[in-house]
Formats: sequence, C-alpha cells, structure tokens
Amino acid sequence: MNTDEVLGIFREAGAVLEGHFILTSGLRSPVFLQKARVFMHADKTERLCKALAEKIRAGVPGKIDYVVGPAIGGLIPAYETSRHLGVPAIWVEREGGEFRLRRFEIASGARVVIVEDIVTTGLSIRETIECLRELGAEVVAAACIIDRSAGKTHVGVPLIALAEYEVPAYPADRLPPELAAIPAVKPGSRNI
Ligand SMILES: O=P(O)(O)OC[C@H]1O[C@H](OP(=O)(O)OP(=O)(O)O)[C@H](O)[C@@H]1O
Ligand SMILES: O=C(O)c1cc(=O)[nH]c(=O)[nH]1
Ligand SMILES: [Mg+2]
Repeated sequence: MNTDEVLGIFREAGAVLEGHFILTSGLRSPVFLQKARVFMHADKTERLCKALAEKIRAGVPGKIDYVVGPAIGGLIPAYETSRHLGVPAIWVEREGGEFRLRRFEIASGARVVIVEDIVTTGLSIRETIECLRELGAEVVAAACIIDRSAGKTHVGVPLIALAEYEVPAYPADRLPPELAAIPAVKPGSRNI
C-alpha cells in the first residue's frame, strides 16, 4: 500500500482536519490526522494494519513476542496489526503522565514491536521504549501508520512507516500569522 492509498483512506474517513492544533509534543500544526475517524471503521483499519503487518514481517528478522501499542491512539492499530502478525497485543498507558505497562507482565528479553498510529517527533515512541527497556524487553522495531516527519524522526530503533507524509509543525512562539489567527485546539489525550 503506498502513501496515496493510505492518505486516500484518511481523506475518505474525514480524518484530515485543518485548523490550528496543539500536538502532543507542544508543536503547533495547521493539519491534524484524526486517526480515530479511520479506526472507527473496521474495514479501513484492517486494510491499513494488514499492510503494516506485511511491512513489519519483511523488515523485522526473527521472532516477535508482543506488539505494544501506546494508549490511546496506538491501541486499535496495535491490536489489528498483531492479529495479522499472529502475536499478542498489549499496551502501555499513562499513569501520572508516564507510560506504564499496568495490566500485563512481560518476560525479560521479550522481543517487542511498538505499533503507533501517527509519528510526529517520535517523543511518544521514545517514552514507550524507555518504559519497555526498564522492564527488560528488547524493542526490535517501531512501526506506525503515518510518519508526519517523512523519515526525519529517529527513535533509536528501526521505524517502519506505512506512509510518510510531511506536515508542517511550528514551535508555539514561532507561528505563522495565519495560524496565530485561529484559536488552538488540542485533540490528543496527553495531560488530560
Ligand atoms: O511523535 P509524537 O510527537 O509523540 O506525536 C505522535 C503521538 O501523538 C498522538 O498521541 P497523543 O499523545 O496526542 O494522544 P492519543 O494517543 O490519545 O491520540 C499520537 O497517537 C502519537 O502517540
Ligand atoms: O503530533 C501529534 O500529536 C499528532 C498529530 C496528528 O496528526 N495526529 C495525531 O493524532 N497526533
Ligand atoms: Mg498517542
């Protein structure tokens, strides 16, 4: 599946929003990919995640013990991708602001692949890696449906993106005037 097909699915679902958005990193952007509007459709999610699973299989040599999704956005794609990989899906969720594996146990040395929805700065993936490494897991790769940095983000493990789509993002004190003129909204779940 190529980038145009992935973006086509997002557009068809009404998931490419325009306005002024506060991203999880604190950066501001005129575009927000509201993945929940894609993941509400099982058929669209299945197509995307089946293709992502194939890309993971081709890119990750050896056994995968778990797929790990960072909540909330990573929950559905991690689950659906894991179904196509034939391995269990677990998740990290925020407790006091930090990602924790609250509901599961994981053996030291377990080989895991993180599956995210969207990557912008890679902050959320790096936080997930830190949590999993503290538990002794080996993060063999990370994957996402769309990499908004178009390959510029590095997370310290191979990052497998189904699509790369470069979207502008600005520090809050360096907004272009047309963006500053629009009230900002924060759609994600960090800090709530
Ligand atoms: O690469 P980054 O700069 O970390 O940005 C991408 C992250 O932002 C979103 O999560 P968010 O924290 O907004 O909450 P959500 O998962 O509930 O949507 C998205 O689900 C990714 O996890
Ligand atoms: O960087 C983010 O927080 C982010 C961007 C985006 O387009 N979609 C999303 O869910 N999060
Ligand atoms: Mg998220």
